Amino acid sequence: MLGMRPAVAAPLGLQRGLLRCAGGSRHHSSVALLSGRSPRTLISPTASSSPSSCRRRIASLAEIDPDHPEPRNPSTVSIDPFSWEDTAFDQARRDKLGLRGLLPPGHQSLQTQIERTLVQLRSKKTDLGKYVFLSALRVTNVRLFYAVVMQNAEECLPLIYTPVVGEACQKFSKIYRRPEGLTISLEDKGQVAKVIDNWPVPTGAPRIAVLTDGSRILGLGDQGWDGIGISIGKLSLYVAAAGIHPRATIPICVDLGTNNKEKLEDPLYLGLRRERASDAEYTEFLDEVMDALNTKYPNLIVQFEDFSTERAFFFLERYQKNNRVFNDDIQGTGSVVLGGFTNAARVSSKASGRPLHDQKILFFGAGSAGVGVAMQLKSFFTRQGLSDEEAKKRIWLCDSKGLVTNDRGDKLPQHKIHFSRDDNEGKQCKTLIEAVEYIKPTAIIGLSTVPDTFTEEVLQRMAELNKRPIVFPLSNPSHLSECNFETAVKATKGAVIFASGSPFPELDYEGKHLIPGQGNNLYVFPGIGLAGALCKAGRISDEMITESALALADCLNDEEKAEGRVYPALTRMREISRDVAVRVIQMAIKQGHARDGGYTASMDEDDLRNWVEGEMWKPTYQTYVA
Ligand SMILES: NC(=O)C1=CN([C@@H]2O[C@H](COP(=O)(O)OP(=O)(O)OC[C@H]3O[C@@H](n4cnc5c(N)ncnc54)[C@H](OP(=O)(O)O)[C@@H]3O)[C@@H](O)[C@H]2O)C=CC1
Ligand SMILES: CC(=O)C(=O)O
Ligand SMILES: [Mg+2]
Repeated sequence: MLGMRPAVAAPLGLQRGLLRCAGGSRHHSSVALLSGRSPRTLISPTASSSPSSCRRRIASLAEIDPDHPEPRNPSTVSIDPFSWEDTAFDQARRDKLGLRGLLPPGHQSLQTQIERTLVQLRSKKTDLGKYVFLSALRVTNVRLFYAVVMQNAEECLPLIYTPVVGEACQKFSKIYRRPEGLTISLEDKGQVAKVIDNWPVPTGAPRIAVLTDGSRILGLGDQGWDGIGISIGKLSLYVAAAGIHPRATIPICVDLGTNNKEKLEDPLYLGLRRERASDAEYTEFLDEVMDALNTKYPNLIVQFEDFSTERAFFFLERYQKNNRVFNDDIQGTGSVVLGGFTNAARVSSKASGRPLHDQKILFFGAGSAGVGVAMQLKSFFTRQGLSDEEAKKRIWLCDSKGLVTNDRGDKLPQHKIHFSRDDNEGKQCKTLIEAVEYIKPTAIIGLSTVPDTFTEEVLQRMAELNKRPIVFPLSNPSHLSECNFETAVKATKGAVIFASGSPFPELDYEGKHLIPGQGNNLYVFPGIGLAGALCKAGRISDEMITESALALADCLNDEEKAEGRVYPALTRMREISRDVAVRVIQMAIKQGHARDGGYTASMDEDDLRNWVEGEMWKPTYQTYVA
């Protein structure tokens, strides 16, 4: 199994929140470290909150010999949340753990616990309330949390990931309950290695980190330290979708300040209270972070997430060749859109009777995601036999100033130059509808963060131009989507081939049941990371990323095709991540990037698939190890 077996009472509170603990001096170091207080002055969260009773509690705890176990009661039982089974512990294990009498007499299965959890979850009135509830479960009973999420993916993914994680990041300091993840702040400069040493999981164990600087969280802009919620959310998907052991994950926020004035003025804000560092400071600091991570965890895969545009490109290029990194927004999004577009193009081409390569794609948004996707989609055309130059000409970019052209009169940033047009014959399209009229695209892809810009007019025109127009409004979260599913269906009279970044509800339209796609990198990053971790990839190459897209496209089964889907059902997320991982490992072996690929190289695809599946962690009980 990837990672390691969970141990009871390992000092893991820091990672997944065991902060209520009693007994066992091993706990004290992490608790004291976090609270900044002597462990002997810890107050049970359930102790009466009246000042005098608090004082009594402190006084009595302060008298306890640190080498003696502290008093136990049901709310301060010290069990690692990775191993906690709660009412499912049978009597023998209750006795072994000293839990007799501390749990209700009823023994209940994991399944019954899941049902109770769903009742509690559904009783919460707001999505943010549900997010907070699920977060609390994740840090107290890891296995139950993942069992709930995996069995109820369609209900839970939007709560722990987009769209709700967006609101959670905006309010992260306000909803803060206890520390989770690793923060490396500019104040740690020069001693980053020491900070990483504090991560309470042994060297070699962590396999995947998601690292953000919080500077562009979804389409919500600079969230500073509060952006750590996105690292936590993405890693929850690594566990749920790809079976990475929860203890093998590290959510990281590098805090280099924020330019979000509201946060800086908010007394509850928990990040550094300073403006973002300069480019030079950033680079020096990130170099130190990457060095320290590599030294401590030589097999760690680092996924960069939600960096602002220029820095996203800069740091990917800086570390890509010599580190095990990939950028989810540039490369993961590129892959997921290539996968979905490949299936969408087959449908649209069948309807139009035109060859598969006869697609023209208009991007609305030319940032890290837009250009990352455009790079991947170019490979769609070269695979159809077009030259690199011909493939490039199938793609147009629009940004906030209009169509990206060489004669527009502004200095283009580096990442836009490749796709900037020189064949526009002086035509400058300042609006999307003008661009649609001029280009007559078969597909429009929104990665602009600007909601409702795929207007009825744009959508109707797309339907006039194409029997089956491809419309992918991919900005997150939902309220920033360039259009919603219902608008797209009605404006195109049901002809649209649709995928959005965040989920929209299914729809009945003129006697047909229509299912929107979710074109979100969640379909691929778990499989890419799993592959990298399993074969101990020395690097994550562009070809490995492209292979993940092709594997995703191939995951779509006949039933899903018949339902009109371009992405497979998320209820199959484990299967999808497994199949993506298999293909990425095969590519890593082929390219010589798999450092542990010797044994897998001799396996045929079925063996490899079985092996990958066997390596996936599953949230079941009865795994308690004394
Ligand atoms: N579905 C998915 O899996 C993913 C979705 N996303 C989403 O994509 C969005 C963009 O992310 P990212 O590329 O990283 O962000 P960036 O900030 O890098 O890019 C945003 C782009 O949108 C352009 N833009 C802004 N306003 C307008 C406008 N009025 N008209 C046209 N273009 C405009 C910007 O133009 P200019 O360059 O001129 O400033 C820029 O090119 C986010 O909402 C994010 O959540 C991102 C990754 C994955
Ligand atoms: C999905 C994602 O990575 C984003 O919206 O940034
Ligand atoms: Mg992202």
